[in-house]
Amino acid sequence: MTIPDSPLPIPASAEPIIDVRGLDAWYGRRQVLHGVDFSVAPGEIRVVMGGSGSGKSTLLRHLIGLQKPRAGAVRLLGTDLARAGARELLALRRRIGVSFQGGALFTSMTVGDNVALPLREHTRLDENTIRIMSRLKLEVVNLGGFQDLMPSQLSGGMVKRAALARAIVMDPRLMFFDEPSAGLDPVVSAELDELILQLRDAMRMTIVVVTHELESAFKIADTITVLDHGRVLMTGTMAQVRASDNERIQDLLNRRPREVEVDVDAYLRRLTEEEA
Ligand SMILES: Nc1ncnc2c1ncn2[C@@H]1O[C@H](COP(=O)(O)OP(=O)(O)OP(=O)(O)O)[C@@H](O)[C@H]1O
Repeated sequence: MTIPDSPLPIPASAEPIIDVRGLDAWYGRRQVLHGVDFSVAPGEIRVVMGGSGSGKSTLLRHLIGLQKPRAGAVRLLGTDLARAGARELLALRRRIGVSFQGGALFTSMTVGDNVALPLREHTRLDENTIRIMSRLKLEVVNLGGFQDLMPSQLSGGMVKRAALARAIVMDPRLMFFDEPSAGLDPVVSAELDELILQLRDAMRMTIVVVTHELESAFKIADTITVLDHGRVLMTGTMAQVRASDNERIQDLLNRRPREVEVDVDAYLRRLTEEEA
């Protein structure tokens, strides 16, 4: 079953925050996304799930404009990425927050200066306002008062939260998270889930999360898109995904491993194709 559009009850007047149509992506001669439709409504938390290599990161890179589609269109906040000029793209980037796996802090700066960085780079606000805004965002992620510490003085979970404070310091309307719980213990990971829910509720953000963590996905997602071999298998609510009779989806939910590729020739051929 494929439900390309959001299954949530959305007012007809609400323009999707993200609208992807027929997205194809290739690496060399190998196609890794096949006609992906992906549309996210204002205020929605969408989780993207799929096995390793299913195309989640590739989709994310197209959504934030790091890769250009071979075919299809990506519209964010009403802007068609392929048609936007440099200024329009810059304005758009300021309205988007990204929290990537490796999104570490700069170790030579205090936590407060790390959080303030986007404001110093992209705005002309005075230093006092910048300091107040950074501290407020540190409070949002439960790190109020930590602004003068160095990143090395924080735990792994605190570093993640500080990086999140930096990602939201410009009040983005749209946030992307890539594997937010990776490498975190279950308690810290659950705290981060809570934070993601708070961001949506308190700051009215629209949020896309790529994750392998089923527990986290079921806790935070309004809707889930399941990718498999570069295709959308389904977009639905948690209940719809759970009730799906698609074998691949059930494998994913029950953590059943996919058949291991044993055709060495095909594997080597693919590698050479990728290099070509
Ligand atoms: N830079 C690249 N060059 C060539 N092939 C790539 C590149 N990046 C990804 N691929 C291939 O594209 C396919 C999709 O990869 P992608 O990283 O988007 O999947 P994923 O679902 O994010 O995987 P994972 O969960 O393991 O991170 C995979 O087969 C991968 O090997």
